[in-house]
Amino acid sequence: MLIALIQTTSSDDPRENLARISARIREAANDGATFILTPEVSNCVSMSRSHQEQILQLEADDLSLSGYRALAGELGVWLLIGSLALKTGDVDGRFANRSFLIDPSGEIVARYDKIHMFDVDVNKDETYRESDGYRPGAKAVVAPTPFGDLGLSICYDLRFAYLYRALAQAGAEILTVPAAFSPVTGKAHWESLLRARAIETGCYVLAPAQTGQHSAGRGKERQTYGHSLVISPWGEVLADGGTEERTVLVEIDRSEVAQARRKIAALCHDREFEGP
Ligand SMILES: O=C(O)CNC(=O)[C@H](CS)NC(=O)CCC(=O)C(=O)O
Repeated sequence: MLIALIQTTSSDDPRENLARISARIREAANDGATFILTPEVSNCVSMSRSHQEQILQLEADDLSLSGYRALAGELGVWLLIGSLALKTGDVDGRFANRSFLIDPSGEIVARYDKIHMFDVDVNKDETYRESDGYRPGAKAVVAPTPFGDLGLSICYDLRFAYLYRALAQAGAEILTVPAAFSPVTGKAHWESLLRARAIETGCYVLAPAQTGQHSAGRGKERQTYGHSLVISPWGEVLADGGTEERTVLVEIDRSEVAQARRKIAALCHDREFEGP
């Protein structure tokens, strides 16, 4: 089957992002893709909490979500909306960073809230405190599809191998890692970590990424690394989106998962052991 990763530069305007990404989804469907994935925070890359307060919606009212559901139904494709930033009922007023799997009839068949928060000082100019704005999730999610069971994750989750092992042990054959990676850590770690997750689990890894210079509003700039990647269950890079906005089209084949796991059955070789 043909899949498509939409690599894009989202702004802090959800309407504009919905229009841009929807146009690209239509093109990808036209080209024959039947599973189309978008990056983390597809609806809004913003550095401003007050802007997010103004513009983000609850899931039930969100225009991006209803737009993508209608589009999936119209085009008859599967969509993984890497994530939407959404309002929640969190006591601290924090948002959710939530992935949605939408089926070809437009139904939401899975949702996943990012578990690991990017609270990191990359260097003295580049610091992130994701948990100030977002409420972390606490539930791992595997969703069945006709083309394989999907294990959902988002961005910084990538650094926590135990999550992916748990997803694979629960039956995942395809791991999704939508991202808005930082350029510095992306250059150092992105490809290695994605390949490692594929090799460790014998899963396809699909990683649609935000890229480039985001006009994140209020005079603040945000840059992301790009390089949307598709990794085979054997750990090969099947496609690399580079740094421009583009759509990455790749054929994937579920039988490759079984084949990789036949060669190295590490997923069946876990052992119980005493802690150090
Ligand atoms: O901020 C938002 O609106 C949405 N969230 C993100 O973009 C998050 C937190 S800043 N980005 C990451 O997790 C990058 C991880 C990364 O770069 C690494 O692990 O090295």
